Amino acid sequence: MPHADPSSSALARTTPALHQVRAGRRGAPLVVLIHAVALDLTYWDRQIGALAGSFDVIAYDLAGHGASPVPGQPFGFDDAAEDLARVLEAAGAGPACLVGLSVGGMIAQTLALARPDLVRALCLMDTVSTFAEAGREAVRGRAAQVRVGGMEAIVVPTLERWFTPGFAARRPDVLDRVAKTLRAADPDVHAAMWDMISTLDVAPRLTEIDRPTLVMVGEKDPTTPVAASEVIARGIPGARLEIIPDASHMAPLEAPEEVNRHLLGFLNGL
Ligand SMILES: O=C(O)CCC(=O)CC(=O)O
Repeated sequence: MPHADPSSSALARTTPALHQVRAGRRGAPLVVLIHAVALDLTYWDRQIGALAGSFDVIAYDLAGHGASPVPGQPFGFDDAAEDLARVLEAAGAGPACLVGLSVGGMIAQTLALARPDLVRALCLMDTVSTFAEAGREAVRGRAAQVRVGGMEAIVVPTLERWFTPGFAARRPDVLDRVAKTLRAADPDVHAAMWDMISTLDVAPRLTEIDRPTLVMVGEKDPTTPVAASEVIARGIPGARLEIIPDASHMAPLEAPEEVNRHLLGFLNGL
């Protein structure tokens, strides 16, 4: 996405009326939570609970997820960033701290580059800024897998990537909930999200992001690994990296206390 004139609406097509919840204190700094692929805003419940005492908190469903309408296709990062811009503008609370998990973090980076006027700070969790060609191929393969086999084809491998075996054994209820959400997801939307993810390449522009940034990653995340977070933390001037011990891709679900501790420390220090 190029640098945009903030008044321009030519960035992309937008999805009307994304579903959102708003909690916390109006007038306090705005924090916007952006969920991972196939999930929805309810997966931020532990973070909303931790943040609502001190912040104005919005969590929204990405287009085609949760209770938000299905977007037109093709749907790219420009579209997702424009959707987020609309959420922020409608909130009328000034620049926000964007907290994005995985694809949510990719969208947050995209918006920070396109509309820095809307962004106060970034917290990027279990995410990446680019892919090597093999990674891009794997991502395109996930889109193809869903198109052929539907959501059922990806449930087990997704759970295996997203959670450590120890957490899976301790909290089968959480995996069951995620499995139900995956099964209920729209396969066309899911495939389109992977197509979108396969195009991500903001790494060459990370140095342009001049907002306070916290990068967090599960120590055992196999898919958006620590090395990818190190690239982001090295690229964004002044960014801080926190590695969440014994957590995988879904660090905010596996280790909510640890994630919230870092998140609150970061936000309270802004
Ligand atoms: O599922 C994975 O392996 C990675 C997920 C990803 O990149 C997108 C997301 O979780 O939002």
